[in-house]
Amino acid sequence: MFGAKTTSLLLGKMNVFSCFHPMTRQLQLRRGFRVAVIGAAGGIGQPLSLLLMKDQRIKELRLHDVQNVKGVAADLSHVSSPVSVQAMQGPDQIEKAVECCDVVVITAGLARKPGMTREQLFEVNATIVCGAVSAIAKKSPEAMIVIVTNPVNSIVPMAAEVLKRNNTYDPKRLFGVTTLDCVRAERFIGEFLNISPTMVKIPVIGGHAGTTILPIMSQCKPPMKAGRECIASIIKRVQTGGEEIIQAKEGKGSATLSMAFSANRFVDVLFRGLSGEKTPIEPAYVESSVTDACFFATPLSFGPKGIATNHGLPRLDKSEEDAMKVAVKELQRSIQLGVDFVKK
Ligand SMILES: NC(=O)C1=CN([C@@H]2O[C@H](COP(=O)(O)OP(=O)(O)OC[C@H]3O[C@@H](n4cnc5c(N)ncnc54)[C@H](O)[C@@H]3O)[C@@H](O)[C@H]2O)C=CC1
Ligand SMILES: O=C([O-])CC(=O)C(=O)O
Repeated sequence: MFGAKTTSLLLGKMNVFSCFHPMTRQLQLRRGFRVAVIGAAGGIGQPLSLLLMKDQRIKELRLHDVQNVKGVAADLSHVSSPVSVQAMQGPDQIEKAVECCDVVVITAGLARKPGMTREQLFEVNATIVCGAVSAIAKKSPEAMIVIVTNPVNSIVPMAAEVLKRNNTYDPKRLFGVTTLDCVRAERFIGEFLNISPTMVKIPVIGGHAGTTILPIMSQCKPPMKAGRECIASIIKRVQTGGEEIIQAKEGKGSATLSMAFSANRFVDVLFRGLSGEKTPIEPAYVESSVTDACFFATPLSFGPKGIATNHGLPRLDKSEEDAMKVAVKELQRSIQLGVDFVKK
């Protein structure tokens, strides 16, 4: 339909094209995203980077880690994908890695060993994420910041404080990833109902640790027609999904592949929003006035500036309301931990 020169000119102009322009479907995709993965040589960072290599909306994928990142980037640079991949290693290169990025995904930091709580990772991981977020504030103040590093419940409020101190905080662009809780709920419910997990829609709200993870079973579609005990056991399995994987891995890390799948799903939704497409609804842990916890995950939709709509709380039954009260208390404590870290 077009000559090669015309097509490349059109693709170069994609940022100003309406994504609904009646051209070819290929031209409806906004291209040219710059994405950085911080912690790219790790258990999540590697498979996430591989999944991102398949996304032709990405122009440049920057991989940053404090170790082994050159080999990971070299390996990915043999994949037949048009995405350009670059390795950046060590604290000296973090600013270069995040400079002018559309999206920065932070997976850097320690993972749990058997018997540990997520909160026990806080001191070490807060220091690591603080460094990355300071670099983003300086070099990429418009970027969407996607935090995977645990404990999400405290690390995200901590990151918000760092951004505030740098006068670059925009609550619409800072996300703690809770998609893995949704993915698990869809899978476990799908197994129970004997349907594909892709058919299951279930809001999972709250935070990302234990009883702060609230799968709202009363709003599940299709409806969960099951006894109370059965519903309680699925809720429990979602809340303890992290521990299930840690035990199965016998001391060799926590969830990585399912987390990479989940972070990839979240980044996909962000790209759609950035491109001006109507996005699927996806919860994330964000600044919130929906409850008394000032960070809380609720279903969101996305736009060119990050969060477009916070859909707030789904309808809750009595037991879900009670569980939410417990979660809010726990979240308030975790949020304070994050805020105090920066004050110190
Ligand atoms: N939000 C969620 O649902 C989930 C979060 N996680 C969390 O994600 C984090 C990463 O997990 P894994 O990839 O399994 O750990 P990992 O130990 O395999 O990888 C972490 C990577 O971070 C790198 N790193 C450490 N300090 C760094 C720094 N200052 N700058 C750049 N890179 C640095 C390490 O070299 C390593 O390659 C953990 O905190 C884990 O608890 C894990 C699963 C689910
Ligand atoms: O449990 C962990 O430490 C990792 C994680 O957050 C999860 O798998 O949900």
